[in-house]
Amino acid sequence: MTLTSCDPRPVLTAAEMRAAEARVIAAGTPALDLMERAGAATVAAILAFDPPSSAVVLCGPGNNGGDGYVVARLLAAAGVAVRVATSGPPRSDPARAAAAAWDGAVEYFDAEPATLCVDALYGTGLTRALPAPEAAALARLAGAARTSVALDLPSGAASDDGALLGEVPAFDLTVAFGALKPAHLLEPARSRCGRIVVADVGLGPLDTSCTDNLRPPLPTPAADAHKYTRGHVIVLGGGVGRGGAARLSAQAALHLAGAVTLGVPGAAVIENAARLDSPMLRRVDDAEALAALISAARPRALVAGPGLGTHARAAALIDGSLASGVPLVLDGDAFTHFAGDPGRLAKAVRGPVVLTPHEGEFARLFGDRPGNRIDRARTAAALTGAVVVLKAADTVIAAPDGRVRINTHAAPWLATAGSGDVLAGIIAGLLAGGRDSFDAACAGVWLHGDLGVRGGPGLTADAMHALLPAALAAL
Ligand SMILES: NC(=O)C1=CN([C@@H]2O[C@H](COP(=O)(O)OP(=O)(O)OC[C@H]3O[C@@H](n4cnc5c(N)ncnc54)[C@H](OP(=O)(O)O)[C@@H]3O)[C@@H](O)[C@H]2O)[C@@H](O)CC1
Ligand SMILES: Nc1ncnc2c1ncn2[C@@H]1O[C@H](COP(=O)(O)OP(=O)(O)O)[C@@H](O)[C@H]1O
Ligand SMILES: [K+]
Repeated sequence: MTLTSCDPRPVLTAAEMRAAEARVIAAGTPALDLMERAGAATVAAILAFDPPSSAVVLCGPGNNGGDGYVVARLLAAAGVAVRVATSGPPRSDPARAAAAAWDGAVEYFDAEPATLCVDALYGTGLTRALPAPEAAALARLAGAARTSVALDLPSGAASDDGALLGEVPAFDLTVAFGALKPAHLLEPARSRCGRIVVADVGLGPLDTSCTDNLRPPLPTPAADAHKYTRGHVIVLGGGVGRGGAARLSAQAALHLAGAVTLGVPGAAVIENAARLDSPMLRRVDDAEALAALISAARPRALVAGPGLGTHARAAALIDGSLASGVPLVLDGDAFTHFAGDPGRLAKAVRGPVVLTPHEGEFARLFGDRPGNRIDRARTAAALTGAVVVLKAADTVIAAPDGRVRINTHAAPWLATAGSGDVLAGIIAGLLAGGRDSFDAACAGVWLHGDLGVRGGPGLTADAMHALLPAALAAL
């Protein structure tokens, strides 16, 4: 059975996978049964994907290799001409049992290619780069095959952080056993997986604190909504000639909120008035002006950072935004304001706050942190009490309570100047609509990714907000 894409799919580390496996084994399921289920699910996935006439299965020394022997036996039973290649005998008991049930020949890594190449060398137990002859054989046989399939993980991909411990071929299909691992969602490993099928091997309920990021439900206004019940967003903009980023945020927010006000310094009012229609414009020169605007407009979300600058006004507005307790998205220049001092930011957090740094901004704010992108985003969220959106091709969203979502619904066309400002506006618009900060961040990242998928080649940040109505209508 495979999980449908409508369910949030748990993402487990290698240690968590081993613990889940140990629990079901302790409860009476033999390890060999799990291996048989993994093998049967793989063969079903292969036959649905591209039925082969011949196959070569590369089996490693551990349980991933054991899965490979099961796949070899079941493919042969389905009428495929199967050969197994290995560098040595299996080393675990279930893998030995699986190998014993394979009654065909076992070759070495100089095996001839086949239509299908199955990589059962290493899975979650990989601890170092593959020996050179194994890596070369895998590259040769996967490269020569019409279809290449990885069992659990492409061999050479580090399960917990998606790093590649050497050259790893790009597979057509990866069958993940029991649950997704970070390597299925984090680059660069994710791009080596091809299509990913999650096979249920009967591990029972799994920890769901980390999952993939799902398509959000459509935020529909109530029938009797008016613009202020839909929520008002205030975006704080910078000085003359620096207003583009804040305008991008404001325009994006307006597709989700009922009203948006852009607050700019006096000198930038004329520039912005000439560039804006539906967003409202107010002069906001200092913290007092911001406090007055907040008390008059009663916004349900603020955006501070995009194009805000790094001078005294910017600092006062960032501090004033945090002090207000209004749900807040901090981006861009806000990270310079707190550079190297996340503790000061943590003390200033009063209400729901979403931080949207890319890797460079993350390092500026939090310094060098150990761990993979999931660990670092989680630590940063716990440290600051804010939701952290660590932006990249594989954006990670972390809540202070430890929940994490990994977003893969995106496209590289999003790597364009101003794209992050659009994201900040989308998240603010969703906050204004009443979502909590983690939900707003997750939904915003998904929607923003959808703009990249829809916009495709040549997408610019200016063009993104206009794609939002179609993206919303398709939810
Ligand atoms: N969890 C579940 O629910 C289920 C899990 N299942 C399967 O189990 C897999 C995990 O199995 P696993 O723990 O035996 O690890 P695996 O990846 O086969 O390799 C470990 C062996 O390789 C060795 N080794 C490592 N790196 C190496 C290198 N570079 N070069 C050479 N050797 C290297 C290592 O030896 P050592 O590091 O001690 O020298 C050890 O002997 C998992 O991915 C999935 O396929 C399914 O059967 C059913 C349900
Ligand atoms: N290769 C990529 N694939 C998918 N999304 C990407 C890729 N590169 C960047 N993005 C997304 O584009 C946005 C870029 O934001 P950011 O770096 O802040 O740009 P800017 O500062 O120009 O607005 C982020 O949301 C990021 O996740
Ligand atoms: K593998």
